[in-house]
Amino acid sequence: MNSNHIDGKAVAARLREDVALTIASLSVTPTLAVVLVGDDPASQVYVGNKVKFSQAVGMNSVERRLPAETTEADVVETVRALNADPDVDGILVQLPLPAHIDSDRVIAEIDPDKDVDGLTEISAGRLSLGKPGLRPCTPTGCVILAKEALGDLSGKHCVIIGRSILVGKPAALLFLQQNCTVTVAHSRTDNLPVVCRGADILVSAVGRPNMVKGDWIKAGACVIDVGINRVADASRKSGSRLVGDVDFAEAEPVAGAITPVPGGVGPMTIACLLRNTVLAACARRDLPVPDGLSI
Ligand SMILES: Nc1nc2c(c(=O)[nH]1)N[C@@H](CN(C=O)c1ccc(C(=O)N[C@@H](CCC(=O)O)C(=O)O)cc1)CN2
Repeated sequence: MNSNHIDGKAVAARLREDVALTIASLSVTPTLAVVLVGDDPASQVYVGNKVKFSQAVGMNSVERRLPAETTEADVVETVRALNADPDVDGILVQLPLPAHIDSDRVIAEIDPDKDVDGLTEISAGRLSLGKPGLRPCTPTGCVILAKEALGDLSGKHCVIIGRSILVGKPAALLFLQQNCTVTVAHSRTDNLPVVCRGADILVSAVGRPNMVKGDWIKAGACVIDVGINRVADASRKSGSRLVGDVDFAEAEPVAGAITPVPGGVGPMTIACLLRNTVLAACARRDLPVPDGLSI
């Protein structure tokens, strides 16, 4: 690994270790409940990893695997039952849900105090008001990786490309909380390369392979690539490979620090989910935020 690569796998492993140490020091064992509807292969892998890692750090895990044809009403009922279960600290519904189910409707049912994905309207409101609450995992991972590279982020100009509810918007608020000056750029932004060149921290969350070119990056900037895009690659046995939104070969020589894909932001998503589950378990019992888990 080059010296300017931010090793998301290693940072995630360290965070999981901190989560495990925290759990060992608590008088309760946090419980994470995972709801998976259908048989999407990628979702099966992600949910398998969530269960595996939650158990590895010493949590209890509860799995609700439902067939693809499950009705929206039955998924809602599953969430309500988990809300009502006092032993469950965190609930996540793996996305995407099958097309016949309205994911907003299902997410709205999650008890905000158990919303370890940070996706409910109440969680979003708490974040935008700067009130305590559970924050979305991937944007939290972006902040942790930027701090890993730069330390204090105060006063840095952070440009975020993408305004999605899952990543772009919460990332903007989280970097603002770190006292960054934040610009949110998107598909209608004029002179996007010029805007990006103003960034000390450039976060790309658009889902377009290799869109961000080397000459969009200020020399020495910290580049956080949230994109996980599968592209054809005839030289691979599988016929494909993963690339980010950032043209890594062009960006790497210019950036001061850069996350690779794979092995950058992706592994942080599950580590931050585990962190959120401990935070939820503590908040539900009026325990303070454990020392090792503050950002
Ligand atoms: N309820 C949720 N659903 C989904 C989320 C989420 O945060 N909550 N995010 C994604 C999927 N996801 C976790 O659920 C996730 C995606 C990617 C990774 C990851 O580690 N990626 C690796 C590459 C993996 C590969 O080889 O395919 C990497 O980037 O290094 C972890 C979790 C959508 N759904």
